Amino acid sequence: MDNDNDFTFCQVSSPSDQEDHETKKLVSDVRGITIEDEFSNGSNSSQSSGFLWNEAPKNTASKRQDKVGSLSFNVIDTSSPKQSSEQSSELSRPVASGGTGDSVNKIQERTVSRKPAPRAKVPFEKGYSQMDWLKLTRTHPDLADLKGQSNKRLISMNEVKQHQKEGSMWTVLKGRVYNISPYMRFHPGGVDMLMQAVGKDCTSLFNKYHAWVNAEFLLEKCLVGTLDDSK
Ligand code: HEM
Repeated sequence: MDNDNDFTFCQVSSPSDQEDHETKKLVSDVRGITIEDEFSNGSNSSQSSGFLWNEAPKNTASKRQDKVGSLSFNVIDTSSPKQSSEQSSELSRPVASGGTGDSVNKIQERTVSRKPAPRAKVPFEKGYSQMDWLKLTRTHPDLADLKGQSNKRLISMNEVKQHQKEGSMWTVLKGRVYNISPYMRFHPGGVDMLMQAVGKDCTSLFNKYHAWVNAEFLLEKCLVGTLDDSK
């Protein structure tokens, strides 16, 4: 979940004439390119927020592969004159300034069109951040409330339905049964939202709001068993 340490280091030598030329050409070619993601097409928050890394929508951008010197990359060009002004003015900021080469100096204001998806995150109570949750999962001896039972057993949907009380609120997510009771107050989307998952299979709701969330990791210690879907 935290990729702070995910860096790759490489040795950078002083640029040769050819590399310098490549860099300038790249900079000049990049002009007119607008960075675009799926949010810019999302009118419905609940639909667009669940697909963070989907391809750019077909109707907003033309996509081509390009090559500058030894670098090849995908270009999504949304600089067509049809683009709505509302979209392009929203998050305007200069992309680059300064520099020594002619083409670098010519770069002035560039527009990055990005419409953030509205988020329904709830501010967490003191002591209920995701960090606090992680600490709790590492220190609490029995978050799932297994009381010595195995978390490898098969559990019927009928049994899941019976666990809807404080301390023992079960849900099914991607075929696994979790006791989400201890996670309730830690849920960034709020208690009310998570309550909708209690006693049922919440996989589609979960995917609707945040398919990218790693629940397997977050709820690892809340695992009660595996859904028995044979009945
Ligand atoms: C059952 C396991 C679930 C886990 C582990 C979980 C976890 C999370 C996490 C980590 C976030 C923050 C996401 C982010 O920052 O990108 C979040 C946000 C949210 N969750 Fe859940 N969630 C669960 C179920 C649900 C369900 C069933 C619903 C809806 C009924 C829901 C609705 C939301 C909403 C509305 C937000 C805030 C909006 C957003 O971050 O995009 N969650 N949840």
